[in-house]
Amino acid sequence: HSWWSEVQMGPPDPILGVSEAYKRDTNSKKINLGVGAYRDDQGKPYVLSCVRKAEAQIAAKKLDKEYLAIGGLGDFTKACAKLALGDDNEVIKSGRVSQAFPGTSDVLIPQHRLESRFHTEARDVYLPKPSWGNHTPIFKDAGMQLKAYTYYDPKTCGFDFQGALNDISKIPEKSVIMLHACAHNPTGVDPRPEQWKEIADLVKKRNLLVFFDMAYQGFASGDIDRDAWAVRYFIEQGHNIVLSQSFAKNMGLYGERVGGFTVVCKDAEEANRVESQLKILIRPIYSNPPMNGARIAATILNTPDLYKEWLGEVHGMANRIITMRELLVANLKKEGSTRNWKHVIDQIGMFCFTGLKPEQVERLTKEFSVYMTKDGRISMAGVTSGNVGYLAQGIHAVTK
Ligand SMILES: Cc1ncc(COP(=O)(O)O)c(CN[C@](O)(C(=O)O)[C@@H](O)C(=O)O)c1O
Repeated sequence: HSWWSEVQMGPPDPILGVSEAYKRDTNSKKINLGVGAYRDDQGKPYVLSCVRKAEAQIAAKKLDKEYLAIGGLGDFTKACAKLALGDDNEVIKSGRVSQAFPGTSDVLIPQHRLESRFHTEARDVYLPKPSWGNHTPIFKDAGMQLKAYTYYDPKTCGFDFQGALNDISKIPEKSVIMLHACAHNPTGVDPRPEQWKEIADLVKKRNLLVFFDMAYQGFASGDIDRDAWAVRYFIEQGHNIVLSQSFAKNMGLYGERVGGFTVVCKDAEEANRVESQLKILIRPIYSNPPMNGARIAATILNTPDLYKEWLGEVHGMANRIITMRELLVANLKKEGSTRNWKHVIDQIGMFCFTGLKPEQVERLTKEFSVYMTKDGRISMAGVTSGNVGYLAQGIHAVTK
């Protein structure tokens, strides 16, 4: 007999499964606009030169392979918080942050176990509608209740500010509210600073626990400080936020699983208690984090000339994506499309929420071998000056 005869065949991941389908396609003109992974203008994955230099410096040190502490590599966690919160941030100086770091998606797990085990007042987590697909199973698996607040306006392919305020004003006190710090996934739609200010006021009035997910700092606008503006503003306004950061995109460290996790607490004593419980939560999940990526990120963040080079490279990646947005709209016009594609340029970061319906997505894949997620999200990093014309042909053909 078999132990596993009851096991069902599960569906492919809505995002990572797109890449699998793309790989199987034999059409030489195929384009993968699925997973949010940067490609250069030749469509190739891009390893930053500051990463190669950091790797060489690390290799030369012939370091050991001992376990990292459960909370991670000190040099990295501190630099990670400084990057997010700013160099001279009072919160860090006063020791009010407790930190850990694993690969980002995994960071969310202790985060939610922390909440479900200690933040027992409310078990509801409010995600923007829509949010990153993986947020839902991560929260669910940690035993939290998933709820949503209006975020995206399909009519304008933009931010439904009033809708968001209306919903947030009804969120029960002490619930958790998820905010994407910049480059919202999947819509590419971010609140403007004056809208963030109103959201921060309302969230404070509702006494909500803010969880910021910042997976694209520097990658959205090209400017590290600008992309962290909302996180820093909320902290200035007195929100003791929880923050998860990823270096997958802005340092191109995808497979290295490098991320940071910061809890802003009332004072150093509370931060120590929280950190102690985080370690207890982490130990049975992944025990201690991977060291390679953390060493690379720490070397870049803590070595002035590598840091400077990195700022230039992340700015360059953001710029290439912004150029592709403009090129795509120009080519759609050239194809004779009379639709309003302004949102393709107004949206920011890795993704563009095209507004294509599932059946149009289906046709684009079947007839043009253009791969993207069913919700009409395209990863702009998959667009190159070589394939943007073909992509515009396909999009025009299925939307005219
Ligand atoms: C908002 C957000 N938060 C966290 C992550 C996790 O990033 P990592 O685990 O690599 O540090 C992603 C990546 N999301 C994707 O780019 C995407 O939506 O395509 C892709 O990497 C993914 O894992 O789905 C993200 O978009």
